[in-house]
Amino acid sequence: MSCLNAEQQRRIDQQLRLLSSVRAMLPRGSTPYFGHMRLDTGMREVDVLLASTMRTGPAVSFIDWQTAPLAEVFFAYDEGEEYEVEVGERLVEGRLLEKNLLGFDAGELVRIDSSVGTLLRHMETGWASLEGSGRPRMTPRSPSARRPFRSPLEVRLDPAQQRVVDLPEHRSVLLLGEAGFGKTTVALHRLVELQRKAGRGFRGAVVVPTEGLSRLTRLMLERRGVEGIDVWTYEAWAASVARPVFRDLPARESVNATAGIVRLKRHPALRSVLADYVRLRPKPAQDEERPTRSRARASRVDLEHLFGDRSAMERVIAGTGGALPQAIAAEVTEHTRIQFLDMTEVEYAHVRRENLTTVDGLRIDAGTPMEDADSVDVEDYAVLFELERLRAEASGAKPTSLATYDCVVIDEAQEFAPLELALLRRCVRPGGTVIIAGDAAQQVDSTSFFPGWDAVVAELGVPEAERAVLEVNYRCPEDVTALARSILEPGRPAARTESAITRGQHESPFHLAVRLTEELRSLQSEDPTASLAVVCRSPEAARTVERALRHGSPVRLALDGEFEFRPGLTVTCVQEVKGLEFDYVIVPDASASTYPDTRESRRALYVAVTRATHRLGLASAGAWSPLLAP
Ligand SMILES: Nc1ncnc2c1ncn2[C@@H]1O[C@H](COP(=O)(O)OP(=O)(O)OP(=O)(O)O)[C@@H](O)[C@H]1O
Repeated sequence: MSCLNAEQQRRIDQQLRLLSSVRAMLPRGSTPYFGHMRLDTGMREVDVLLASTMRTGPAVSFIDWQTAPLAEVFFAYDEGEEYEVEVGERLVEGRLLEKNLLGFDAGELVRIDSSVGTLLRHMETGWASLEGSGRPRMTPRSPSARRPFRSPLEVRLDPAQQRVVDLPEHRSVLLLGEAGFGKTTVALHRLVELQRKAGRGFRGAVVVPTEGLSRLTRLMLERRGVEGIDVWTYEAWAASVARPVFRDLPARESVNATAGIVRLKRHPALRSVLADYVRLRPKPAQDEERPTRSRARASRVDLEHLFGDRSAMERVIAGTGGALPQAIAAEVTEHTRIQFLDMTEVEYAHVRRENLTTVDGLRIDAGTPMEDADSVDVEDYAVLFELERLRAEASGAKPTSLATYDCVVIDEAQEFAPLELALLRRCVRPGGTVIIAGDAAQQVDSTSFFPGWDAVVAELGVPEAERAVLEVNYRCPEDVTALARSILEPGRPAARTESAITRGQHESPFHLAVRLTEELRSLQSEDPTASLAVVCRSPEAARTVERALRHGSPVRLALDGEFEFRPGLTVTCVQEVKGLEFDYVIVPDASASTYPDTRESRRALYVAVTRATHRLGLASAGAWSPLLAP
């Protein structure tokens, strides 16, 4: 701590004067506002306080830092710079004279961070200046560690990895190991090697649960010049095989199925209800008004009979042993009812066309409960194929052949439901093989139920698959791996020194957003070829963080797999980043409320932190998550 210079003293006096002038306007609270800007608007100088609500006083305005366009000035400009901000239709210009990030304790000003340093008020000794900011910052990686993106197909495998690639061609393989231990890498090397050995006519595929990982896999294969291997998300693959078989399916997939509905349709307890249903209805159900000429052993109308039957749904729920609440039965039947209604445009087809157009050009049902009229759920594809298989079996016939591939890699296999695995099994040609890669600790899809690896290989029809557990960490710095393990296993200590990890606890979400913006800007200027990801717990949190950060630097939001795998900053969420990696990873919501001590939280935080190849930043605007206790 050191003495104050004249400018520092002026800032303190100014802030105290401002505080006393607005005190009467403030609600009682420990943090009345978070920041201050003095702006030269061209006509006069004004003080603007950044708070969580808007309020205007005679000499000063309070703006909501999350919604007010003017808040951008605080994030995006330095003192002395001319600013330009769009406010509605207008362009507002001026000069940022001063900005101060403020800290309060029980309503009293105790900290000012600004271009003239960090000023702290000590209750006994008064104000003093702190050397540095007193906050740890992420250090950029060294220039020698900066390498452009490399496809895992370009790395040289270690002997244990190579042994898996060299297993006899007819063996299926189950590849296990912690995050970043090379499961995807080995799976792809083996697939490419099998393709090379088999020569022309070989058909291979990779099936993954997320769009982001499918894009990355495609990129990795392209980088190596590998051709002739299909890369699918499970959903796209299932639709591609279902539509030619079940001709009566509507073109649209639903958008409003709740997590409960999806969980029920993916739950193993559905199986016995499907078997009962087929016993009662050995022939596919028909729409009496619009009979189809489809020869498939299951029809869309089966879905209506099955999922529209409240007592059948209650039986599924009873079979889940308490995993699903009773209320889901009504949700499923109501959702099914809507799916079998006509879209408003079809129902009112007799009305003049122009009367059925909306101002915004969207469908009439968009955003209403009717939005899912005439739609199918992605989960229905596996259900239909299971009905079809059961009926074929009951009549001594063979189910429709889907066998296309000589080898299929199923990556992040812990995320697939048993019925989906059983369907995937059908795409493997007789004599073909499966390469399964997964890590049960990374199971983060809350709508799925991981049945254990024995059940996975059984569903895929390869109980004899060779198990290989990879044991060398290639992705994360050692202290990140130690932290990741301690997150999964309560009581296990993290590393004693954390050179690749930075922890920052902040007074408020505003302070966090400001410091994160500063940190990301300086990292991007010091290490411009790096990939940076801010990984939030939920898509909603990612949207909020992206809104705050985009004031300060260019940022991409990736919530539907739209990763670009190039340098720059991406804001995303845990569900999206399975299988991906970034040079710098920041978890901005590592708080007790976001990551409480539950199994789901442990797995989600484990996935988030293990995406980092060089540096990990943990930030919280409240109490730390108990999973991160030092
Ligand atoms: N033998 C190796 N030499 C150098 N780098 C390797 C080697 N094996 C894997 N890697 C690298 O390690 C990183 C992690 O590999 P990979 O993505 O295959 O791990 P994973 O086990 O599938 O991870 P996750 O569980 O997160 O999906 C990648 O950058 C990959 O290129």
